[in-house]
Amino acid sequence: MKSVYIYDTTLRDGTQGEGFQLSGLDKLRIAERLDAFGVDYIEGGWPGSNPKDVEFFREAKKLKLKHAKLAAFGSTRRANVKVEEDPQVRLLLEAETPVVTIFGKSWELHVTDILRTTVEENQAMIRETVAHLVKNGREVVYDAEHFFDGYKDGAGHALATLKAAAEGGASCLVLCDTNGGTLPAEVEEICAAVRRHLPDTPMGIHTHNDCELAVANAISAVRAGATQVQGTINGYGERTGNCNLTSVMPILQLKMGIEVVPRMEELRALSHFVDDISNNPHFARAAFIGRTAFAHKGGMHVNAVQKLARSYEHIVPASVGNEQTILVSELSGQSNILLKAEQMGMPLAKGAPEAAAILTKVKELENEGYSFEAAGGSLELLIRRELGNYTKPFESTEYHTSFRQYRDGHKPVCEATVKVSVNNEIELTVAEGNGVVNALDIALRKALLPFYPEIAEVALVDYKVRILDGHDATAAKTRVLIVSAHGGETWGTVGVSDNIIEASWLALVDGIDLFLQRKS
Ligand SMILES: CC(=O)SCCNC(=O)CCNC(=O)[C@H](O)C(C)(C)COP(=O)(O)OP(=O)(O)OC[C@H]1O[C@@H](n2cnc3c(N)ncnc32)[C@H](O)[C@@H]1OP(=O)(O)O
Ligand SMILES: CC(=O)C(=O)O
Repeated sequence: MKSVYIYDTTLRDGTQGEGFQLSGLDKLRIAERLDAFGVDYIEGGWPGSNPKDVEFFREAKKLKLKHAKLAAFGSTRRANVKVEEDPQVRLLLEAETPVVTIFGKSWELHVTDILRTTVEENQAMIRETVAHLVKNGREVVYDAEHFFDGYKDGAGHALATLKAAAEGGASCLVLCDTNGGTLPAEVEEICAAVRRHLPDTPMGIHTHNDCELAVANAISAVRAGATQVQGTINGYGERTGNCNLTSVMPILQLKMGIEVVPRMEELRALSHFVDDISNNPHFARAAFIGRTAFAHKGGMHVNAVQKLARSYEHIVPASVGNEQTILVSELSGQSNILLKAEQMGMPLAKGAPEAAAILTKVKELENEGYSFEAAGGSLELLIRRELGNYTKPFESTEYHTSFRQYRDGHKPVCEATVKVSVNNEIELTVAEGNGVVNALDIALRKALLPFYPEIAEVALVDYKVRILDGHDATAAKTRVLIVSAHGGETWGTVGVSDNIIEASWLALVDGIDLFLQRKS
């Protein structure tokens, strides 16, 4: 028997978050993935809410979940309606899930001002709905909405609602910090009081992140005896989101020694899967699984982690499926450069003059506005040049761009002319594109294609522009970051100039140049 169960509500509370939408098929795919990862409960949605959720539960019956139990979510019966006759409750049973989770009102304010009924009727709604679902063979999880606010406003009333759920036969009483305003010490104290009051029914926790404390609050509840933790992958959810399972699970398992899932090393992949399916960008600075969670930038740190990784890493990155990365920037020391050169297959001895020269160049260029953190391709070119491991594949002699806007409904035209020289052979090409940079990109490839047919497969996949502030009346500069791709490989290059087109050109040329260096 586990001491803490993980209850995932990504498919229900997660979808209450702005910008997080899932199709029925998306939900089925995420449910399968969560099951394979090893969570204990998957809350699939609210069958009474919309046709998509009804359809989801119909299709979910075909899922062959190996471990997780599927839960349908809904509310207690309406006031003054017989539970057998409440259409929402009927739909919860028709979902035919082994688990049904219902939420009820713990805060008297909500009983009188939102439900507009009496405290006695509210308790009857809770007790009767739980009992009806239990009678129909369901494991019933009871979510005590606004429990902490309700408890602080009137502990007697809040506890009486929990007692009603326990009397109805709920398998777990989940205390919800619905508005996300409770602090960890309060959570621990109130959870401990609930354990003393109702020691025979397991307690769970459901927290929201309005004070950036959802994970801390869940941990406090576990310390006070909670045995079920509810949350969502990547913290998606209503307003600022829910308790982030990608943080709370490794904290429980790796820090507190509470085994919650069998394959924690798949956590990062799960997090990316959910982002990708919902078409959301990955949060780079996410704890444990973010791209920067083990990215070392400061020269001192890089020096130390090469000697002993745990000197600046709180866990082994691979234990959550992440990895250490070393960034090169103006804050680097020689250790950063040595490591990069080694990763590129050009190892350098500590103290080598080339390492010092590369470092100086990086610092000078960053002072001019370059940034190599996301431009590993341009950094590689710089290192190759300094180490004499570079052959110029082409000379870009000149380029010209133009943009024509018509007022008669004709689509605007962006045009670029590019002249390059390869082995003293001149190639002049012209191309049109969706924008000036697109036209330049097409014209450059067209010019180089006769000499390097392999560049036909290189694609420009991302283009970012940042205006860098000018100092003391100097002109503002533009930094352009480009990401190129070939096969499964991607690389970033950077260009900086007073002129956005020139900055783009520099980054474009570096992108193709690096590809050809690596091929040669
Ligand atoms: C804390 C939480 O996150 S709970 C989950 C919240 N999630 C959602 O609301 C998403 C899904 N919701 C929906 O699709 C819709 O709101 C539905 C289908 C459930 C209900 O839609 P409608 O019947 O049109 O009602 P509407 O949403 O306007 O209002 C909610 C009603 O439920 C009542 N209600 C709220 N909580 C409860 C409860 N625990 N038990 C019984 N009734 C409740 C409210 O009093 C209100 O009824 P009233 O206006 O007659 O007083
Ligand atoms: C039940 C729920 O989602 C909440 O109280 O936040």
